[in-house]
Amino acid sequence: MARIELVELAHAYRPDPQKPEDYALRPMTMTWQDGGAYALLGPSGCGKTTLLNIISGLLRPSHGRVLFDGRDVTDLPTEARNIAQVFQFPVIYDTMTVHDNLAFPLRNRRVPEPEVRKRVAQVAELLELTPDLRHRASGLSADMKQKISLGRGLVRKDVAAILFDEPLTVIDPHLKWQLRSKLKQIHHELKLSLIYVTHDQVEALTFADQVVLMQAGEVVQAGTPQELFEEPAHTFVGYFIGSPGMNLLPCSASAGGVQVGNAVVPLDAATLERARGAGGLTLGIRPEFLGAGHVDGPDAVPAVIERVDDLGNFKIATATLGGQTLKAKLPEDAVLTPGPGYLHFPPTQTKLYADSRLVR
Ligand SMILES: Nc1ncnc2c1ncn2[C@@H]1O[C@H](COP(=O)(O)OP(=O)(O)OP(=O)(O)O)[C@@H](O)[C@H]1O
Repeated sequence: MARIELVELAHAYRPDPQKPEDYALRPMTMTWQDGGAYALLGPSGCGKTTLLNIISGLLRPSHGRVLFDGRDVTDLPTEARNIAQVFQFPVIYDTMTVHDNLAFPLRNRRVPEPEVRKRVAQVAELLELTPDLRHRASGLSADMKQKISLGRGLVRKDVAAILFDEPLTVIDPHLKWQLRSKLKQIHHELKLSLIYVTHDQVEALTFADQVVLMQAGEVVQAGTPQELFEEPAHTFVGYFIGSPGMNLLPCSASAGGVQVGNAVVPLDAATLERARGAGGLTLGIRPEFLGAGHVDGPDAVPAVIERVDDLGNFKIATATLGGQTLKAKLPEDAVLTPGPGYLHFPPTQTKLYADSRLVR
């Protein structure tokens, strides 16, 4: 496995890029640590596949370098990079048995047969494929075939990294959860470097130790799932991660806080000082951290509770403050009725953004 570095990397599909929007990938410098389980997350068209193809060598970047363990591989083709890849749809040989499909990447590299048998048995066990090893792949379901594809990706020990491009798309929803947890377990047991592309935040957050969130060709934040949830570095992270996403309210600086319409939300003096003179201010608070009730307090702002929806094990309150709508996620036993009330903004979880970036 290898440490992968991207140095001033950028890519434009068009030959004469002029503006930032002409780039499918805007300039980025970042390191993917050896042995890490990464999810590359973002909406359709944000550049995930472009980045993955540059790492695998299917695409040559128009700017910058790609290093594996310090070695420049920018000009090397995929075959010379020692990368395993698992795609959306199964890539297996129907006429071979499950065992021989799993053994193929090893036999192809002339790994001694006793080692092949050992490794295939290990990977088959981890993926619960052992009872099917002798079966021909042709008769198996799409789920099983994709499991074999995953196994073929995982079987080699000598790869720099394993790249997954939305590998669970064809998998039955019931099995998805199980396979994601399996992949996480396999990552810990085999100490592999994994990069997993997905547009599904649940998939990313349950699989990865580190999530790399992209938007419009840029990495907006890379961090643990907890960091992305608790400390969104960009309003897009707040919006994209979480359900419902972060409450984001245009605001302006005011004495002791920020002004949202005719209301003032208290904010600490140090944050306000750091934002002094900055434009495009936005107040951000996750529904999970926003309190709603009928009791005043130092972090409370008068608001109107518009409605309360009981969603079984939690409630969602919809409120208006200074002409804007906010959502608060409350415990199932919260007592709240529509009408005048208060919204509570706990200081450590109330964030301020200037031009979409977190004011730290
Ligand atoms: N071969 C190509 N030629 C020109 N433009 C391309 C090419 N491939 C991708 N693009 C453009 O580059 C941008 C990034 O595309 P990319 O496929 O990397 O995004 P993605 O995040 O992987 O999206 P998806 O999840 O839909 O696959 C998009 O605007 C896309 O239209």
